[in-house]
Amino acid sequence: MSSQKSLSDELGNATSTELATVSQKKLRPCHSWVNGERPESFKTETVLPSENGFNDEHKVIIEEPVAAVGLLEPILDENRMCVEYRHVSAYVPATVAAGGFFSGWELPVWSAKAKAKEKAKLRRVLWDVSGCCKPGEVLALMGPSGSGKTSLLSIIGDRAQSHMKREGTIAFNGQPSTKRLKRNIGFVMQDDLLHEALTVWEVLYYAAMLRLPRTMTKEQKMQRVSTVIQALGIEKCKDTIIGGFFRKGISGGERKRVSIGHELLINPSVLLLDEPTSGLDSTTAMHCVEILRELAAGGRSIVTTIHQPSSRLYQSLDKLLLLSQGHALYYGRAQMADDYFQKMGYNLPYRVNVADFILDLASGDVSVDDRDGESTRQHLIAFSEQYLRRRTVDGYAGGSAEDLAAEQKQPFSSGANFGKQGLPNSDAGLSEHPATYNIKAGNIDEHEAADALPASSSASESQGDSADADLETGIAEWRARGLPPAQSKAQRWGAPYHLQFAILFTRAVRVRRFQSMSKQDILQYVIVGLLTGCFWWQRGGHDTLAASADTLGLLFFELMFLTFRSMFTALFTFPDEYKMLLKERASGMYRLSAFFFARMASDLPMDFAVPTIFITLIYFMAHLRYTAAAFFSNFFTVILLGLVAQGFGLLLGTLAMNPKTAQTIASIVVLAFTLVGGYFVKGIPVWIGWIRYISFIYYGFGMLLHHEYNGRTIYSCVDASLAQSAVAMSVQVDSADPANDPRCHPIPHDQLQATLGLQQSPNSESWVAIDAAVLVGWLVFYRTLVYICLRYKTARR
Ligand SMILES: Nc1ncnc2c1ncn2[C@@H]1O[C@H](COP(=O)(O)OP(=O)(O)OP(=O)(O)O)[C@@H](O)[C@H]1O
Repeated sequence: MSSQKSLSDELGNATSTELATVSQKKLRPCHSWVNGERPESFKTETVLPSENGFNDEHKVIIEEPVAAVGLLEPILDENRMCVEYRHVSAYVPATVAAGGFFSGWELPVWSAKAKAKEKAKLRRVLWDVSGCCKPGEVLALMGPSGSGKTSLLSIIGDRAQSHMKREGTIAFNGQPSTKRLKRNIGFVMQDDLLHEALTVWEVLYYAAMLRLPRTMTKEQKMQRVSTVIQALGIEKCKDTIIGGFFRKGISGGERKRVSIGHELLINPSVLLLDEPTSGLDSTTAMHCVEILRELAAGGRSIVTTIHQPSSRLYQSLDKLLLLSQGHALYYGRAQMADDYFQKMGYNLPYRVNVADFILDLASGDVSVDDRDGESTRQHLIAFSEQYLRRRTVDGYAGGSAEDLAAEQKQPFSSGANFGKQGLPNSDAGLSEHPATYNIKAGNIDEHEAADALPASSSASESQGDSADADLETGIAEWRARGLPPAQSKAQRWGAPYHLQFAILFTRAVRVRRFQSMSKQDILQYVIVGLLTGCFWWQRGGHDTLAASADTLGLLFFELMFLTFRSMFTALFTFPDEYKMLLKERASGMYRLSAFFFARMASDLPMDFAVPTIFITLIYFMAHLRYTAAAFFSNFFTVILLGLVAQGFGLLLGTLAMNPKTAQTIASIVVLAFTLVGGYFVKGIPVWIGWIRYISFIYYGFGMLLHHEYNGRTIYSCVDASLAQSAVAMSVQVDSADPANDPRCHPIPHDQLQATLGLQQSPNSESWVAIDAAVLVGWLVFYRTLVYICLRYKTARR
């Protein structure tokens, strides 16, 4: 405390810009946890440069208490991991925007010509970037917007989108990433993907139940949740919902901390964070970085992107990779960056924050003498790439300007390992790196991984880089360790299958606590049901042909309303949840099938309960056939059809993964299905009439007709005075008691279909059995296809 006070006293007279030029050196060793001792506090030595008017020797020590995050146990020595990214290049489509009509579906390219065409369309966004992050280090990726920070981070975490082509090597203790390893890597995304309707506690609780190993008891898992909540200082909002655009919940900073907590639950050895400080005020951002430093001190390797750090935040960074349009402009200790650029002739201007200065350099905004900003940037890239290629472990390590220049000019002996130079304006096609291992899109299977980069990767890399061996410190030791011991296959997933299902089911129900069974939904069904009941008031009870014509309309409307509603609601299900699904699948939280069945099951109460209100209302108000068998048959038919339509909606939504596209397709298809469903068009031309057989509405309508009219006697009632001048149907009159009305005569059962103009016979038992079987078939078929699509779409990440 006293030291903090002295700092403010000392700096009390300095301007904010002067404060910004303060440089700090950390006294705290990175590996303080390695010795098994948790430090009580961090000490930071601050040196004020002479330009500020202070004495050169003037030093201030800031002592900060260790954050509560120290409650998380340090990473066991055997589980620590050194993350290496070597010669990483990335390419994205240059012209076509990501996504499309059916996003995520790509046809394989076989012909050489097509491949060449594909390459030509790519834009290079990362240029042969190398570096590493050892346990205990926080590596910050900095650079102007669009410089490739997120791309590099997502490649390291194996989360890059499938259409991003990648090259290079990502190694953890010298080994490639595997699915198992990925489960132990924490990845905090730029947009905090959290369930908006869940509270902070619920988000972390469900994640803990799914992600933590089954060897832990439920109490231990809940204890971990409490620890993380406490460690991140979010106790006061633990019962507040996350919230979103329409429903305000926790603040942005708290949201970010929940996202970090979500990953901290598994106590990861490697933590990757995309802009954890963006949108936070400088004090909260500083606190966030302090937490990261503390986590690193527990033996974790932490890589984080930082957008525009304040001067104070910059001073607290350990290691820095500065990117400029995908090129490494600087790599090394953050506090030595200004020294590096100074040696190259770019002095930090007086009263300018180092972070701002180097970002200006990376943006091409610093002109020196006759060199404009862009030429400066190109010059720096050319120099840095040549220099940094031999310093891929610790980066810039100081030295005189002459040493730097001499080293940069040295011919690079292990060229085989580097392929193209990666200098500015090199061609944007896919370069070949003979000795590098190509990162595959998607996961590397554990067995494949063993073949892909066993001894060969790390060994050949080290061999290739032998010229640099003396420049690399401590890396061989990490490579020699290999991956942490494997868990048994049964323990691959945190929770066993049935628990995954149960947890996901409960979560899915809670996630929709503000949507499903909402008052508006119920109100909508009740109002439409009441209106319908009024319009068709008691019409179904009349056994006349005239009333039956109306009843047919009611049955069709009943079916259409619920079908449309189920289908259009389902269109949004997976597109809305897709990102979350990808994120959670990438972390290996659960099996896809457990998610799928839980999601389907969680819909069932909604699928049954609300339509029940509607069906019951219209059934009795309109006086449809008053027998228990007819009522329940009608009820289950409509529910079954709703489920089929829902499956169809899910399928379209999953195929397109874009509700707008899915809606457009759904409207066209359902319109066609409706028209041929058996009510509107009777005499469809044969050449297009087959469509009715793929219309689930046709089968559903057939079943409803059967339940309503099977075995029932319908009377044709004709007023004799009108019959001579008009066609039969138009002169049908209603009768309250057609059986005893002389104007009415019964229609033979075998003529009912023709008389009512139906496409299926309501009295045929075989028809209804076929209809039911076909609907069940569609139900299974659509859902199976949905599952396959989901599997395909989530496996490609
Ligand atoms: N999946 C993708 N499809 C198309 N272009 C992409 C894709 N991912 C990245 N890019 C492009 O790659 C470049 C680097 O993007 P990236 O998101 O990595 O930058 P960044 O440094 O993280 O930017 P910011 O700080 O604004 O988040 C950008 O020009 C971006 O348009």
